[in-house]
Amino acid sequence: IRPHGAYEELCRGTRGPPRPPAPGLRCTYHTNGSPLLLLQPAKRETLGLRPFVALYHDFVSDAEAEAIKALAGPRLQRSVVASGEQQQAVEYRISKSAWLKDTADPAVAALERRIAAVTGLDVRAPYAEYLQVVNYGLGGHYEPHFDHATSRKSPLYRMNSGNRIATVMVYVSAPGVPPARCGAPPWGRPRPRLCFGGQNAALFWWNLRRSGEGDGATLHGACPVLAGDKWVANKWIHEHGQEFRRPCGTRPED
Ligand SMILES: O=C(O)CCC(=O)C(=O)O
Ligand SMILES: [Fe+2]
Repeated sequence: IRPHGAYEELCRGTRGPPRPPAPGLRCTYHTNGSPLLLLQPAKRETLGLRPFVALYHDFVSDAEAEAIKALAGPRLQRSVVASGEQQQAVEYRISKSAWLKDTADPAVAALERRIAAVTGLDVRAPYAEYLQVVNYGLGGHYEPHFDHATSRKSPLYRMNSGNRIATVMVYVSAPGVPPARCGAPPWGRPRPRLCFGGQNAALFWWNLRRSGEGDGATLHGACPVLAGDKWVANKWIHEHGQEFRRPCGTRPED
């Protein structure tokens, strides 16, 4: 068992959210210069600036969420993680997952178009992985980890498109998880909500700094499911293809 004091306290609700309120954190309608978002801008809440973390509210419709679960359901297999040069099942990630191509269904294609629009990134293969749909049953969890590779030997590099520069994680559903079970209400909010996200929202963050170095502040995990089950969908975007969309920088802190 690897000790993770902060993770366990956050999951138990005995520790508040990691970030205090800060100037520059706000809710805005975000079109990102994209025609796709002109008539229906994304509802973006910035949760952090260093590293940049944003939550897009109402990112998928209920119908899209249901379609994604229905497509993934029959394809679910025990989730694995990169370990050395291999992929293997580990006790610190208990869930099942399935990979969906954008050709699997119009709902997947629509979701990918929206991800491309809000992030401004190229999410076509091989610049991003297929959509990974994850299902956690009772007790399912994912202990603190990085999404990016921390070793050059990682199987993540087999796509030959670099490391995972960013993550978009859609909260497809987390029914039966009362907010109280997810810890204290976050800062600055009159109403309680699910720990991070909430049904149909999407969380975005950069895993890598502009220098290409992994950002240690992106350590994150999924608390054990206490009631019902939980579904998320991950879109991992790689470095290649983003050279002009997120140019690299020379300051190590960026
Ligand atoms: O399910 C979650 O809330 C987090 C999932 C995650 O971090 C991952 O799949 O890499
Ligand atoms: Fe993750």
